[in-house]
Amino acid sequence: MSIDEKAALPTLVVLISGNGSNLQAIIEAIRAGRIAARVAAVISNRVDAYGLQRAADAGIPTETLDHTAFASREAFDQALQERVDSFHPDLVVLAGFMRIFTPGFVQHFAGRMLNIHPSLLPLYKGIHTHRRVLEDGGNEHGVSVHFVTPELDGGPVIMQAKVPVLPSDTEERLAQRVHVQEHVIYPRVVKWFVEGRLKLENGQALLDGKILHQPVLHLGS
Ligand SMILES: Nc1nc2c(c(=O)[nH]1)N[C@@H](CN(C=O)c1ccc(C(=O)N[C@@H](CCC(=O)O)C(=O)O)cc1)CN2
Ligand SMILES: NCC(=O)N[C@@H]1O[C@H](COP(=O)([O-])[O-])[C@@H](O)[C@H]1O
Repeated sequence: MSIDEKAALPTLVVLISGNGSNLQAIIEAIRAGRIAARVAAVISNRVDAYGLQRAADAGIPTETLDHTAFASREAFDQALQERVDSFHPDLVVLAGFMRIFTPGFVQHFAGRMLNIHPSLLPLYKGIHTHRRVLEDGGNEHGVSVHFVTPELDGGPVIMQAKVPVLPSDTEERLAQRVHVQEHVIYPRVVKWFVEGRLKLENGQALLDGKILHQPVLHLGS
């Protein structure tokens, strides 16, 4: 692909805070030709995020914006918004980004910001979802991909995948089982968006012009 052809592709900016396995899944889906897009930058709020190394290994520009260096959540969000805007993204992909955004940031990227959340929303919004499911003795868990709205983890859910909770599960084993499903469904939803099939309209997710009254449920391994 020529430089001009690559530059004409839909542009993603990926925000991370940690390991970056979902970032890696998207990088590999692009490399395999399953997603016709380019990752213009990976931005982390944590300097020790291994996802930064994954991006660098893939030749993707990286930036770090330490939220603790800002006097307020609003100030951090404004600085992050300016950095993200500098890459002119068609889509902002949250891939384990662990900061709650202020309404102004969310509104600025309304309809072009996705998040992956490790639960079957609306169950278990927030953090430590695997631990909470285990503490509750749940027998089913999973992952949701949704549009980001001001309400934390409250945006329209696009796709979900379920996993069983086993009696022998630890937080780590359950998280690993969820990760496997994450790495399948997130690239698929990103692909839908960059192909123009997925939109947010009037607070609802539309796929191929039809309102998703229920999330698409991914079945299979
Ligand atoms: N306004 C919104 N902001 C964010 C959303 C959203 O839907 N609306 N999704 C989250 C992602 N997320 C879960 O999927 C999430 C991220 C962070 C937190 C949280 O409690 N963060 C704390 C710090 C926690 C930590 O540093 O470990 C905080 O920001 O004070 C909950 C859920 C991204 N943002
Ligand atoms: N509330 C947001 C949240 O908890 N997101 C979760 O963070 C992990 C990031 O893993 P990764 O860094 O390996 O992609 C993923 O499991 C993702 O669902």
